[in-house]
Amino acid sequence: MQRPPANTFNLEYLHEITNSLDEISKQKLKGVILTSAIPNIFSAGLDIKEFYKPDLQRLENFWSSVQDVFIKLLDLDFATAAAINGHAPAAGCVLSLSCEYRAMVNGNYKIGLNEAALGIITTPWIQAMMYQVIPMKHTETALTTAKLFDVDEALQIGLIDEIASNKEDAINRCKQYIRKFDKIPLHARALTKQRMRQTPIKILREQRDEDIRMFVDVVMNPSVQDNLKDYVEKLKNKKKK
Ligand SMILES: CCCCCCCC/C=C\CC(=O)SCCNC(=O)CCNC(=O)[C@H](O)C(C)(C)COP(=O)(O)OP(=O)(O)OC[C@H]1O[C@@H](n2cnc3c(N)ncnc32)[C@H](O)[C@@H]1OP(=O)(O)O
Repeated sequence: MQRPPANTFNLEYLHEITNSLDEISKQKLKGVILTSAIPNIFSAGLDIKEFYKPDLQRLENFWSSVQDVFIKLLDLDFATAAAINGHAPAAGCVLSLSCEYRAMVNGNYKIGLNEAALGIITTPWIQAMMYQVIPMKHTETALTTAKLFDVDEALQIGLIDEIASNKEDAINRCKQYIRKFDKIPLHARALTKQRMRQTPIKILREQRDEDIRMFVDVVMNPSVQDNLKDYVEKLKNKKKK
């Protein structure tokens, strides 16, 4: 990913990712590794500008595009791994959760789902993605407290699989993970993976419209817009301090 300054997902970037995923799906790949070209930030999640004082039509398209990306990512036949070379809050964490394996670079980085701190809530398919990786009880506490884990905590709880010393090491660990499947028939591997992930995939496929409606309702709520205003101000003022 290379969308400075923080690899946030806006509508156009989501379209680019969808097109890339469509393109690579046609190729006979062994696996894909997601990482960031931006030092210290894997992804800062959704671009808050998309849902602060939004245009309604664009907001609906935006959420529909988020759904497209995750349906495709969760469903990929080949192995997926994330070399998390920096902060991965919110949708940055969700992106890593869509992969089968996560190696995170050691450093003063945070990963987790902090949506509640912004006054928004996670959708059932995002919740399912998390509780398929870490236990349900930890998921509930993490989501309700908007917990961002440091690297050691993330390993301890199972949110990441390994700690890497740097980006290259993280990518190598991802490659090693992908090589595990060299002798496994692709079809059997893919079907097993898709069955294991059927909860979020099913919710995404069967409740798309309802999910968009809920997202729009939540985001357009005046108190959520107030929270977002404060959050955007806080992000802006960080630099001035
Ligand atoms: C039914 C249910 C409906 C609701 C469902 C909702 C489910 C939503 C799922 C996901 C939601 C999200 O992803 S919301 C986004 C949440 N993201 C965050 O809270 C992260 C915010 N960013 C940070 O904490 C930090 O930027 C960082 C820790 C990631 C990096 O810190 P650092 O100090 O290295 O960098 P800066 O803070 O100076 O940031 C650089 C630059 O990027 C801009 N920025 C950062 N994050 C965002 C963002 N998410 N959106 C837009 N812009 C962002 C930041 O303002 C700086 O910009 P400038 O250089 O112009 O100042």
